[in-house]
Amino acid sequence: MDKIIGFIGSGNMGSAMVGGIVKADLTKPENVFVASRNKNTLAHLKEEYKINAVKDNKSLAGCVDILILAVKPNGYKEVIEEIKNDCKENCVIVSIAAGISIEAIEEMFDKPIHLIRTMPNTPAFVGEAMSALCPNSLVTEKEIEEVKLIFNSFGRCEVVSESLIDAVIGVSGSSPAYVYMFIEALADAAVMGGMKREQAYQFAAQAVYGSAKMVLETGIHPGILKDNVCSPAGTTIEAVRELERQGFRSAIIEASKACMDKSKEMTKKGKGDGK
Ligand SMILES: NC(=O)C1=CN([C@@H]2O[C@H](COP(=O)(O)OP(=O)(O)OC[C@H]3O[C@@H](n4cnc5c(N)ncnc54)[C@H](O)[C@@H]3O)[C@@H](O)[C@H]2O)C=CC1
Ligand SMILES: O=C(O)[C@@H]1CCC=N1
Repeated sequence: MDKIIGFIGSGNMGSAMVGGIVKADLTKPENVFVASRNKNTLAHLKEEYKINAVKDNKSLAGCVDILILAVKPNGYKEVIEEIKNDCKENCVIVSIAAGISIEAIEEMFDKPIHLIRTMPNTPAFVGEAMSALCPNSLVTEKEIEEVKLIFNSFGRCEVVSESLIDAVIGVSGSSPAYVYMFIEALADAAVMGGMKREQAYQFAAQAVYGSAKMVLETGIHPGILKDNVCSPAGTTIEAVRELERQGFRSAIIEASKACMDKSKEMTKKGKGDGK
């Protein structure tokens, strides 16, 4: 890809996406520009991936074709105010923020912009993100394809309606956190059973990875895959019974609902301020 890609912000998500893009060889590292308040993570990205570290947001905005805003939602207003008159003509703006609508970002720019609201997740770092893309009405098919190339370089992506974005945050944007908790808990139990901790993480994570791959590659309903593990009068059905008794599925549904509700609440406030 020959477009110049820029990031403002080099935190969890910015770093994961930059790492994902460079590791996937989507473009030459010299086509990737990053500006950030955090000079340590910025220096690390430059050192590790040979991308261009830019001193300030305004200079970065002036030289990139696709600009990814990777700052916290409550930093959007300030950053956009700073760069809105410096962006290249026909630059595509990509938001990755939770809780800020397309309309709110358009208002912050206060002029017509080509904007794609997205929701990636941190597994971008290892090329396994799941991302949703919501383009505004000015974005062309060609621009969507270009941004899809970027998001596909570090995982999978789908274009969805903005009305689905809260659901996306619950199911894939935030869910890696709950999956890590699940892995941690599985490993704790294995440690209880006498396994060394590092080995326990390996067993737990590979079990989750393999199970996810089964769902994706076989297309078989997760309930049937679960049933296939449960031998009559065996060990697994005992675990399933206990999980049901403890409200496991309900806990996940309620957690994801809390996540969606928070996203809606942030969006209503309109400025990405979660407080
Ligand atoms: N962490 C996650 O798993 C996910 C986060 N997101 C979204 O990604 C965005 C970033 O989140 P994180 O990476 O977790 O946050 P973070 O706090 O780790 O990173 C934010 C980065 O922006 C920089 N920054 C802050 N203000 C700046 C400014 N005015 N100019 C230049 N750089 C500035 C910080 O120094 C830092 O490098 C948020 O909008 C969040 O909603 C989306 C999906 C997943
Ligand atoms: O916790 C958050 O607000 C961000 C958005 C999705 C994942 N992390």
